[in-house]
Amino acid sequence: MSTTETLHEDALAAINDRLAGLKLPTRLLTSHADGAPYDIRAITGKGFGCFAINDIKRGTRILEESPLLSTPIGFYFHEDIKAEFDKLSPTDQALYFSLHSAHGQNPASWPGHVHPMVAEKGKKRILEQHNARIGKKPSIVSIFQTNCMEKESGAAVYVHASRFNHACNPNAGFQWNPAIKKETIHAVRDIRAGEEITLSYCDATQNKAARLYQLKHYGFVCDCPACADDDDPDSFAAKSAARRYRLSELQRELEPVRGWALHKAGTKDGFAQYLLEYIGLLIEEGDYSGRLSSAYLDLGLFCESKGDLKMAQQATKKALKIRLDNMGSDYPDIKDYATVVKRINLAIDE
Ligand SMILES: C[S@@+](CC[C@H](N)C(=O)[O-])C[C@H]1O[C@@H](n2cnc3c(N)ncnc32)[C@H](O)[C@@H]1O
Repeated sequence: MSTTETLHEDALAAINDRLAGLKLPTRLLTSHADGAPYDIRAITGKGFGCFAINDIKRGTRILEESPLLSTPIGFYFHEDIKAEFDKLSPTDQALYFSLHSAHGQNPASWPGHVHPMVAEKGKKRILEQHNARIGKKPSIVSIFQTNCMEKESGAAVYVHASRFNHACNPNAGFQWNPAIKKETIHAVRDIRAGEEITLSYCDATQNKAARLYQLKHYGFVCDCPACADDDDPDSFAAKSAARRYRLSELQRELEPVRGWALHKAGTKDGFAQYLLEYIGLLIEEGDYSGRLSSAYLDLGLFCESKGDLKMAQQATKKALKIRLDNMGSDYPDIKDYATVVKRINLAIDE
């Protein structure tokens, strides 16, 4: 039996003890019984994590879930979360406190002062979050910080979605879907049975030092394949670092002529070649996320504007497929992607 499996038994027993008598719904520990394709296990040094029960194909919706607690304000304070917490039933309050908390961090590893130019409101927020991180016990704020995901203008925590651990090259992606008012998680690569399902908590295109800093408030140092062994030039991490460097260069270069500014793409020499290089690097990195679908869409629209309809068709079909895989068919902008594909197909048929 692996360390993971042994810990699983002990950890489930510990959680059951902690929650005993609360008559909690079994949804916390037996999500796979509800049809979810993963189970929750304890992992040395990571708390709990979610593992695929069977092989999961790219594009599978792993989860869709309503928030346990949400605040409509992105720039939230303790009082905003506390007001929502007070509205929860005792069972849901217990579920909230069963989520992981990254408190108890070493105060010396965080700046002790707030810059005098920071406005009063900002200062208050920084101090609240700082105190939650270095506090001795889990608090409403420390749990929210450790588990929240962006949601329209605000943020929310979830019984299930908040159990997924981080990797800088994740095999799944999360997204708030405003059409169904739920958080969704989709496999962005094929995932093998037994593999941990991971999400990225930070901007994956950043370099390792920036990612380390972003992840610091979660209280861990990432050792995923994109971070570990980067001193070895043959490692995935070293190759990934080079790719991410080039990706960020290309991103800077192309940003002023992409998306809403795509009509200016013709002013950029070699636009299509740069975008193809960008797409190739994302694929090598295994990053089949929204970045890849929007890059294919921009390439398709650019080719359409230049009259290269065959290339436009190939690129926009790929964009639609990747977008569907990441977001699901009920995501609002899927119909916009589908409209572009249809328009190009019709133009080819004429
Ligand atoms: C949103 S929770 C994820 C679920 C959590 N592991 C649990 O037990 O409920 C975030 C916390 O999980 C842990 N974590 C997530 N990803 C990790 C990783 N790659 N390595 C180590 N710890 C990780 C950290 O303690 C982090 O603060």
